[in-house]
Amino acid sequence: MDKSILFTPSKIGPLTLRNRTIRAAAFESMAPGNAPSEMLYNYHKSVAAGGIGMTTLAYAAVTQSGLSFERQLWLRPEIIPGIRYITDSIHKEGAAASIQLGHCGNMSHRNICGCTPMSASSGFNIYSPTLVRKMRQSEITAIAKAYGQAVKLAKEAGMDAVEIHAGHGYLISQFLSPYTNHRKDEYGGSLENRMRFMKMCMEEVMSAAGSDIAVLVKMNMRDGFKGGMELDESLEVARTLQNECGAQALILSGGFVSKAPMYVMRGAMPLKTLTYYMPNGWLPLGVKIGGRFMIPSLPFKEAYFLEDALKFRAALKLPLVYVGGLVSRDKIDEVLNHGFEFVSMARALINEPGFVNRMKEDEHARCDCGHSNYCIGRMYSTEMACHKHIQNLPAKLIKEIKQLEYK
Ligand SMILES: Cc1cc2nc3c(=O)[nH]c(=O)nc-3n(C[C@H](O)[C@H](O)[C@H](O)COP(=O)(O)O)c2cc1C
Repeated sequence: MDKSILFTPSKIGPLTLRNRTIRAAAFESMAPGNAPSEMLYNYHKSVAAGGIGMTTLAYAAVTQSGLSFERQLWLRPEIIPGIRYITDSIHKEGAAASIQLGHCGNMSHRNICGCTPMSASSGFNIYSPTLVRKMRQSEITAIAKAYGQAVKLAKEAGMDAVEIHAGHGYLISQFLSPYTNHRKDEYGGSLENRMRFMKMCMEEVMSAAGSDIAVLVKMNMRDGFKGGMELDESLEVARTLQNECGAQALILSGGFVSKAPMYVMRGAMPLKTLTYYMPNGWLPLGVKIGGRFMIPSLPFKEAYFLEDALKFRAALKLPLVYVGGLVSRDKIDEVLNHGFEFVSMARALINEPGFVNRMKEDEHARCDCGHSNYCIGRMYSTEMACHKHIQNLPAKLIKEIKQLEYK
């Protein structure tokens, strides 16, 4: 067997991580008023103390119009001291700190972002549900600049890295995907045109980053449905990010929240959990009736993105971060032996914030996440948590978890 590199340091741009592990951006729902909280502080401190190389504060919107949920960060000057408090505590534990920056485009709602959601093209997003309007040239330029502004704020907040969200059907991905981009101008049509907005954002990001902060990009290998981005185009996007945009690492993911949400995480959406935590109204009823059709399940297996990710490894030189279905040290070592520089985990670290330290002690450590996806079902309305940490769960939710767990 190859010698494990898991606990060896490695670099992303100007940054050296103490080991090969990254806590994936996974929406904590711990930012009431779109500002950091004690809960957010405690969670990331616990992951840092648990041995992670770098922890990522999940999705922070670069403008108010880019917010997709209440309780989500909106990066603006008045919250920088609060974020600084979190980065300082992460550093004290010996880990690095990153923040995911994005704009959700068509995945918002007037109640959340205070405007009609906008995207590459106009339309209707049934998942919000909301009417969506096409972005004007001036808005495209302004949002690209907002990415640069957000990177400057992330630096002020003491972040070691930023992660640009270019996947999962968020705004950059809405421009990239032929499913959501029907523009007839220089931002639509050919792949070159569909990449234009991403390149504009990256230009602002890299100029704001300078040589002080590392820049990672999370992107889709496939959108996960017919008519979306496939490997051939995504490989071209990855090459462009590497060769023209200056990205220092890519995180290889997939899926489209408004069309193929479970492609990102696999397994089933726990619909009883989802409706249980939703506020009363017509939405839970809609989910009960249509949820099974709108959010189809996909089987889970360990390292479910590995086959696709290997094609990117073969085509690219820059550091690559593998994400998707890692729960055991054995699989993590296998992924690293394939030439990925880093591994990233979300659910394993929701289940067990100290999983990285445990892997140090036990070469065959495996976390106890059963992928019932309870953590996903509840995050829409209350703070992220694994069911294993919740006391007195109602019997119907316990039953659903048992039905959906894959082992
Ligand atoms: C509760 C939860 C919230 C998530 N929120 C985000 C997010 O804000 N941004 C993002 O890029 N991915 C998000 N994801 C996806 C994860 O980053 C990751 O790509 C996915 O869960 C697969 O990794 P895993 O198998 O280690 O969980 C989320 C996942 C979970 C479980």
